[in-house]
Amino acid sequence: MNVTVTGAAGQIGYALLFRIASGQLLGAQTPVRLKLLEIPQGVKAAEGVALELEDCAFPLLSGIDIFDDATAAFDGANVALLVGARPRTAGMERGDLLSANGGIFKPQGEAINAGAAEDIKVLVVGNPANTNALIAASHAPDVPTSRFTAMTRLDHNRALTQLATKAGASVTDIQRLAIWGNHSATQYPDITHATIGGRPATEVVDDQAWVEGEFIPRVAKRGAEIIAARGASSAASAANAAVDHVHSWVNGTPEGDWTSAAIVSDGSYGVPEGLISSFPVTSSGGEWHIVPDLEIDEFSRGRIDASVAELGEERDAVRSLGLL
Ligand SMILES: NC(=O)c1ccc[n+]([C@@H]2O[C@H](COP(=O)([O-])OP(=O)(O)OC[C@H]3O[C@@H](n4cnc5c(N)ncnc54)[C@H](O)[C@@H]3O)[C@@H](O)[C@H]2O)c1
Ligand SMILES: O=C(O)C[C@H](O)C(=O)O
Repeated sequence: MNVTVTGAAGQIGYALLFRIASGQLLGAQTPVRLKLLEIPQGVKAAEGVALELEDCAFPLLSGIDIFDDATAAFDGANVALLVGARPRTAGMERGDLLSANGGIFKPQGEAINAGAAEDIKVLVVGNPANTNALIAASHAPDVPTSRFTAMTRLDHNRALTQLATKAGASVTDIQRLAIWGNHSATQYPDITHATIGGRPATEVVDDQAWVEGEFIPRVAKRGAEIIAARGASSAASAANAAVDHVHSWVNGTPEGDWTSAAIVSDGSYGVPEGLISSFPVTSSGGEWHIVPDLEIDEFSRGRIDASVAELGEERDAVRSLGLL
């Protein structure tokens, strides 16, 4: 399998590539060829990472190619992890960020359209991830939009640990947690359908003030908390979530449970069709499915609508920049 990773010389790339090469992404039976994409200034560092990958003598790693050209990097790709993005810097407005990233994700979408394998699966990690995925998908008209996803698995994993800690339970006791909306501070981590050890999480926790005042903001702003503590944004946990996302996509989700991923909306739950929004999802046969028929209470409705409204604004902004 050809796995293309963009931003390969960055900090997430450094945490991600070794896990892919060791077989944790696609399984212990699947040899992997890595195709690394960097900007020209990043190529030398990517070559250094490739030297280290060689030094691991991973039995499943069948080769490494390094590119500064998107068309070549995505040629034949079965899985594409779009990590490289333009980070927000001081004084940069949201519009500037969207415009700079449009300059990255438009040509990458075109390159995926031109040469990726029939079964291509794309995960966008680089922020703003949902809207970057939308831009890439809209420039790949021959690839089903369902193959373009954005990462909210890190938010999901963050929520699992916060809830488990509050309940004095293990993360493995928790099922049916969900992240809705944008991978941003407006996201809605939802415990209303979750169970802990088979009991409703809302009953086990029985503390709505904690849910609203601590749990939701802690999960939604965890990225900023990591940046403040580490002096750099999350990297190993982001790489871990990317591995989890693709692993679930390829291998399916366990019976009776679901996970969270940002996928194209079919209009479910009032999320406008075409937006790439996080939903509770299951995976089977290499396809994501939005969990149907969940009851959405009034509090959840307001939170979902707010995050989805932000996604709509981002879409309108990139549309007005001519990026869709
Ligand atoms: N969705 C999530 O949950 C999540 C979590 C953590 C980080 N992120 C985002 O992931 C992105 C990467 O984070 P990082 O810490 O690795 O950043 P980083 O700055 O360490 O690395 C990014 C790399 O991308 C490269 N790059 C830039 N433009 C490129 C292009 N057009 N093609 C190929 N490579 C390119 C850069 O040269 C750099 O090496 C950021 O946008 C970050 O905000 C998302
Ligand atoms: O929050 C950020 O800016 C980085 C990343 O998206 C994260 O969630 O850790």
